Amino acid sequence: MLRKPVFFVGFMGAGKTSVVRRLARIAGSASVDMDRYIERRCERKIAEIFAEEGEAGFRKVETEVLRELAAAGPQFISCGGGVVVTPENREILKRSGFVVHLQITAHDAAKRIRNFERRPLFGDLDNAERICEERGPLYEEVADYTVRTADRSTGSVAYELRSVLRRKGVLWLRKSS
Ligand SMILES: Nc1ncnc2c1ncn2[C@@H]1O[C@H](COP(=O)(O)OP(=O)(O)OP(=O)(O)O)[C@@H](O)[C@H]1O
Ligand SMILES: O=C(O)C1=C[C@@H](O)[C@@H](O)[C@H](O)C1
Ligand SMILES: [Mg+2]
Repeated sequence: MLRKPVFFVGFMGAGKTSVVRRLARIAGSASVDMDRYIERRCERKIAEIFAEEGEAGFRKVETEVLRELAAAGPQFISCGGGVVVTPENREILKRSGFVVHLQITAHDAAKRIRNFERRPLFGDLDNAERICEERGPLYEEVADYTVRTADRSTGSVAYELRSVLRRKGVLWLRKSS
């Protein structure tokens, strides 16, 4: 059982969506992916929201959704890669739960990402490296725990986090699990 919301932040391709899906399964808790939630709410793909309303329009919905999810009770929440760029979002993250930073370099992320549709800001590698560097301190500002995910499987990161969250009293498990 989760005691509070656990938010996952980190650069595009760090593995937030994949790790949260796995962790939710092995910890027996609910999970939600902010990007998918936004797409359902707006009945449009992320790329369409960016094309029609610009980054500012997307960030506005992102903050509304984060506020809503932060108040929705304990679950695992994979955030969009840029959630930390909005100061209000950083405050919500810091006060509402436990925050895990999945860390990766732009170079390693580029090797993994297949679907660039959902990530219109990734751009070319130089651009991604610049954004990744700018955001590094913001991810660290909100993080309660950081894990590097390059050269690791989703499962190994998920099992490490399950034990970290137990140790920190954020996750309670029945003895058999
Ligand atoms: N540990 C891993 N090793 C190799 N590939 C991985 C790993 N974790 C995720 N991937 C792959 O990398 C891609 C990006 O992963 P994922 O969508 O989970 O990242 P994300 O952090 O949610 O990105 P975004 O912020 O853009 O939503 C996916 O194709 C996924 O299958
Ligand atoms: O890093 C970012 O700014 C983004 C990452 C994706 O998860 C999406 O939330 C969107 O493409 C913006
Ligand atoms: Mg994701």
